[in-house]
Amino acid sequence: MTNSNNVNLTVIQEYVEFLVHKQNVKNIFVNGTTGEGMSLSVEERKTLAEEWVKHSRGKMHNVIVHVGCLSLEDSKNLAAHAASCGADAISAMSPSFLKPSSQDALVLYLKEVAAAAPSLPFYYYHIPSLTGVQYPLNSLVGKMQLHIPSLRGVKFSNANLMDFSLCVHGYPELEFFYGVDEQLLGGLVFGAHGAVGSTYNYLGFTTNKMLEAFKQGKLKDAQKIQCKIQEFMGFVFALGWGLPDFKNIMSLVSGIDLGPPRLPLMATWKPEHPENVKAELKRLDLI
Ligand SMILES: CC(=O)N[C@H](C=O)[C@@H](O)[C@H](O)[C@H](O)CO
Ligand SMILES: CC(=O)C(=O)O
Repeated sequence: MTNSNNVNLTVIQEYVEFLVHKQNVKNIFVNGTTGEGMSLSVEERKTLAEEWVKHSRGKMHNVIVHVGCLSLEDSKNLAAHAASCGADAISAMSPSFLKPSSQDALVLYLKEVAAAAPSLPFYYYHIPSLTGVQYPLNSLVGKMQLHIPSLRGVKFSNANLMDFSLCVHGYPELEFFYGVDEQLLGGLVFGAHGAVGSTYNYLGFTTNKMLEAFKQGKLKDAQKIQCKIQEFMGFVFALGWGLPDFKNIMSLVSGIDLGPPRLPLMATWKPEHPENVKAELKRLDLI
């Protein structure tokens, strides 16, 4: 965002460079939670999708565009647009104000969204803490699979590792990306195929080291790294911080001014916080 609260397209190119070269992050999930997708207009979301696709070309592997909205028509419109602008995949969460009447109703809804971009892989975005839609994923996935031919997997942002494990092992042909960054290692143990989360914007490099350690069977090393990340998140949570303040951390670490969040979110940083955050990141050897 700019300081006058418009989407700031001018920093995207620099941000792609930062993610690829400094964080070793080569896939991006656009217009999701961290990007405040639900607080943007449909037009703004389309422009962002286009810009991320343009600037990521040849640099990133995948641009996944989140197209979930409260309105089915808006979601279909965004899905078709994502396909036309060259995105690699789409994702949608459940509507969260008038919530689905049943699992079947949710599947019918998602089926229409996915069908608006039938050539693109579709990932369901499971984030019950924000949508309030709590269906156990392992039963929902079975239903989605019957009705959504382009279903390729799920971004699973929930701490319930039993549900996660039942999905990974129940549907081996699908991909499950874990979305609770502070316990990603738990997700990996249960077979996560990847991770999507807010902290990879500034802890991507460190998290990639954990992924590598896990891959090599060095569990103790992986635990050490995860624990450092947890210590940092514990510091952040103790301050009562959430998304608006995470954005400040992203700006601080990247050196790119990502701006304030859009209302109704507001950051709570005080003048001493940038130095405190930097000191904590340094103490934990995270920057
Ligand atoms: C609720 C929420 O925002 N979840 C994010 C991903 O989906 C995570 O990346 C968290 O921001 C992160 O794990 C910190 O709690
Ligand atoms: C955090 C995350 O994965 C998102 O921004 O949707």
